[in-house]
Amino acid sequence: MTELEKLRPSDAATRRLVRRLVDEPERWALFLDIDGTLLDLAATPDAIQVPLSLASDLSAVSARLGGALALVTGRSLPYADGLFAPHRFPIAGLHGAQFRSADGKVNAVVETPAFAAIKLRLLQQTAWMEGVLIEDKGAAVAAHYRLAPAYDKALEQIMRAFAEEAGPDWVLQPGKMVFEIRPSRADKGEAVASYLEEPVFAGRLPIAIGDDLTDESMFALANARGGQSIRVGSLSTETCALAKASSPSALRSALATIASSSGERKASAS
Ligand SMILES: O=P(O)(O)OC[C@H]1O[C@H](O[C@H]2O[C@H](CO)[C@@H](O)[C@H](O)[C@H]2O)[C@H](O)[C@@H](O)[C@@H]1O
Ligand SMILES: [Mg+2]
Repeated sequence: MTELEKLRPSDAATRRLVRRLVDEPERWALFLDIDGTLLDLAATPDAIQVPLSLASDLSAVSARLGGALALVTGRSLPYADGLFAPHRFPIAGLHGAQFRSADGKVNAVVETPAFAAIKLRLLQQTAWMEGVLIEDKGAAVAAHYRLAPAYDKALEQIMRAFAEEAGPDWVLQPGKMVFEIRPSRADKGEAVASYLEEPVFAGRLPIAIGDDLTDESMFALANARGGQSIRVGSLSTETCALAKASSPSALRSALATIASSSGERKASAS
C-alpha cells in the first residue's frame, strides 16, 4: 500500500479529489470556500480555528496546480489573508465583490457614506436582540443569529428592509444562521469565471468546493465549464453540486494527502 493510500480521506468525493489532483495536476483549478468548507463552523465569526498545517497544505496544493488555487469567500479579503498568512493566495472576498488576481492586482467595491449610515442604523435597531452579532465587513455587513435563533424572522425582516434601502448595488445574501447585505456586482460564480480568464487558471477544469447558499453560483459555473462541484457538510437546501463531502476535516485530510504526495502519481502508472 503506497503512502498515498495509507492517508485515505474519509469519503468518496474527497478520494476522487485526491486522485484527480495527484494524477492530473495540470488539468484542474481549485476554488475553495473558507467557513464550513476549509474551517469548521464556530459559534461566532471570530471563534474559528485554523488548523496548524492547513495554510502550508494549501500552499503545497497550489504549487502542485501551478498556482491555480483561489479562495472564494464571504469574508473580507484582508480577514481571509490573515487566516493563512504568510501565504498569500488569489482571494475573492465579500462573496466576489473584492477580487485579488493571481498577479496580486486588487479590484474591490468600497463602502459609501450611505451604506455606512445603514450599518449604523442596523446596529442601533438590533442592539436589543440579545446574542445577535453584527459583523461589519466594510462594503458588506452580516447579522448573525447563531447564538439567538429566535430572532431569525425579525432579523430577516430588518435586513431585507435595509438591503432594499441600500439600493441596487447591494443585495441580501442569506447564509448559515446569518443574513448579509453584500455588493450585488459580483457573486462567487462570477469570481470563478474571472479567475478562469487569468493565465494561471485558463484552460483548466474548475473544481468548486463550498458549503452554503452563496457557493451555489460557483458550483453552477464549475458544472457549466465541465468541471466538478463538491458541497461540504449538511445543509437542508437543494444544491447543484455534483458531489458531497462529509465535513471540513475530510476535505482538509484530502488536501494534506495531496500536499504530501508531491511528485507521486498513480502507483499503477509507475
Ligand atoms: O463564504 P464563506 O468563506 O463560507 O464565509 C461565509 C460567512 O462565514 C462566516 O459566517 C459563518 O461562519 C461563522 C464561523 O464559523 C459562523 O459563526 C456563522 O454562523 C456562519 O454564518 C463569516 O462570519 C461571514 O462573514 C461569511 O460571509
Ligand atoms: Mg462557507
